[in-house]
Amino acid sequence: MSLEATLALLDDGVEQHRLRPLDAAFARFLAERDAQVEPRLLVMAALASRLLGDGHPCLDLQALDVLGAEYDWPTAWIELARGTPTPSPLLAGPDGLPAPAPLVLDRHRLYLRRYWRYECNVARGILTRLHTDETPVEGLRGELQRLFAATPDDAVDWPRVACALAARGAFSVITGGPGTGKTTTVVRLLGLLQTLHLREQSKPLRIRLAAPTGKAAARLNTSIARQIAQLDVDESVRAAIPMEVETLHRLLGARPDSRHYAYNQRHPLHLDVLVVDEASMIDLEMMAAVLDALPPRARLILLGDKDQLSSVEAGAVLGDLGRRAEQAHYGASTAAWLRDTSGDDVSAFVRDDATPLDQHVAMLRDSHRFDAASGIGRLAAAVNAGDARGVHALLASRSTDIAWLPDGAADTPLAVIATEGDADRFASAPSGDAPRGFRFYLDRLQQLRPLAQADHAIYQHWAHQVLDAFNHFQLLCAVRQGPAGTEQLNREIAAKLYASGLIETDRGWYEGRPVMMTHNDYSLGLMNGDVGITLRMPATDGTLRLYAAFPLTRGASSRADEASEDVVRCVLPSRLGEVETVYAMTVHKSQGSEFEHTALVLPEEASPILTRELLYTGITRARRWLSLIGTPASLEQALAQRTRRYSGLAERLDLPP
Ligand SMILES: Nc1ncnc2c1ncn2[C@@H]1O[C@H](COP(=O)(O)OP(=O)(O)OP(=O)(O)O)[C@@H](O)[C@H]1O
Repeated sequence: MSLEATLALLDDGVEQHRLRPLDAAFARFLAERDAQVEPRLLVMAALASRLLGDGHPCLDLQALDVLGAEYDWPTAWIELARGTPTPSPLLAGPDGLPAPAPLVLDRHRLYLRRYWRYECNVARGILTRLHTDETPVEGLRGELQRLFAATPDDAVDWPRVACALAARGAFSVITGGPGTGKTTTVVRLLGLLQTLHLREQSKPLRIRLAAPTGKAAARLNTSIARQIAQLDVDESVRAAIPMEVETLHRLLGARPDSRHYAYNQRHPLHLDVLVVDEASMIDLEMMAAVLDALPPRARLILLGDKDQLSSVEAGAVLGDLGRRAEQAHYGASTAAWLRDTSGDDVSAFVRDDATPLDQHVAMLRDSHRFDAASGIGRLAAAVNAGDARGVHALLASRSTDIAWLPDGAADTPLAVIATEGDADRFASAPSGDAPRGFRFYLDRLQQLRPLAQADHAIYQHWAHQVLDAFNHFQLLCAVRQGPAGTEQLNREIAAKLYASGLIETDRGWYEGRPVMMTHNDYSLGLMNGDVGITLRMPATDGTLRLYAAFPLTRGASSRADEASEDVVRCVLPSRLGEVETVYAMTVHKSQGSEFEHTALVLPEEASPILTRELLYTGITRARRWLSLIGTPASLEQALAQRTRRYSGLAERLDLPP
């Protein structure tokens, strides 16, 4: 097939919405660079570009048929893309040569060069740390005994195992579902590392804490502060554990309109230990930047839930790293070391095919947030296991923390849930405490409103209280479009709140309007996904004006016009640019947040977005009450459909296929 015919075929693909205009344009760009290029390579490149749009860092040529079926690619494309491409100046080999070639074929994976480089750098950064000398840490055993209560001989205390393994190596992954004690464990670990270090050295370890988003950083900030206060260590040690959690962007010194960071290999971060929470949200590019900026001897500790949705951008780093966490795959020597050091018997988790990475991964298994009776906890576990029968049994039984509305979004009293919380649908708990809807924060907004002449600090406090109250409830959707999508539900809910007299209008900017940033604005210090509430606050001349009030994260950038005790950042709507109303948000955007009451709405029509990971992530955003709005068919679909990201990272880290 001629080049022109191939490009025309790809253009057809754009018209049929199988490719994005960008994908066909990329193929055309390649054809312009090399008139001799094989049609095969052009098709492969367009497909790799298309997959990148869905978060796959590469096109796995061994998976062409599976991908073709999944994406409904024409047979002609698959046939054209089959086989090994012949050498071309546009195509580098696994050594990356020739250097400027925009495509790289590494084993059976075709990459756009940038993503190949990220993947190689991430693998190299991790492998180097896996093979850093694991010096036996003096005193580790004694500290573990002091920090963790004794357990029966054959019991495994997973937080203790995680702590021991993370203290031993320069790289570790601590994964676990919601409330399994990741934060508690890492605070103990930091106490332990700092205690041991201060015994030998006069200067404490330089520890930094970070999270991918402002919301996740703020949440960790709160829980870290609580945990440090409870930690049983010397005051000097306690004082040497940081309480401030930064966003990764801020930690790395992000620059506006640039992919480059102030901290990198040439200007590494000044730290000895870096802890990153909500690591499931870190994409390949960000992970490469983190590893690039880490000094060679610094420890990296990743915390997160491997079963959550992967990052929106390319890669599934935590998913790849934690792929074997369930079975642990410890080697005999790790098991012997643990028995000796932490006293834990992990012999049931020893496997012959143990890899170096496996020895650095620990999974926490017991949720302290959800007890054995908790419907949400059991539902999350059943969803994770793909246990459809268990899911239906749980949903069919009346529960204090789950309400199921099986009729789907179309004819459910969604507006009632959103406004009032719909407590009657839950079996009442002994405490009498009940789920609430949006009326809660809108009532608080009015009831707690300061007097017009009140000073700045009182307005700040009020805005903070309203934001807190807003966080009680969130409506989550799998999709943006359609009757169960965020766009329509946001309109419907605003109309309902207006009809109920809770907001003054449902158009434009109005008091009470919750908004979400849809881009990073470095000058405002606001990041994509940050949520604020529109409030009447005093301007510098004392008049009340509408501002969007965003919670201030310690560790986010501060501005000259803000007092150091400010807890809220107020921005004039005219300065904000693009934002979305956010009564309803997508599950993707809700990662890193939790709400007392979450209502999760599933679409009735089949969607590739509706997966098990999405359902699990949505359910686990609920701390105490979950309203699940979805038909049995949509639940079945979500349970049966897995997200899979094609990537070469696991293989580069020597994990078996
Ligand atoms: N071993 C334990 N025994 C009893 N309670 C615990 C234990 N570990 C943690 N907790 C409690 O369980 C709750 C959740 O712990 P933590 O915040 O450490 O979990 P997490 O995995 O970080 O949660 P999240 O899903 O919110 O990130 C906290 O209230 C904590 O005090």
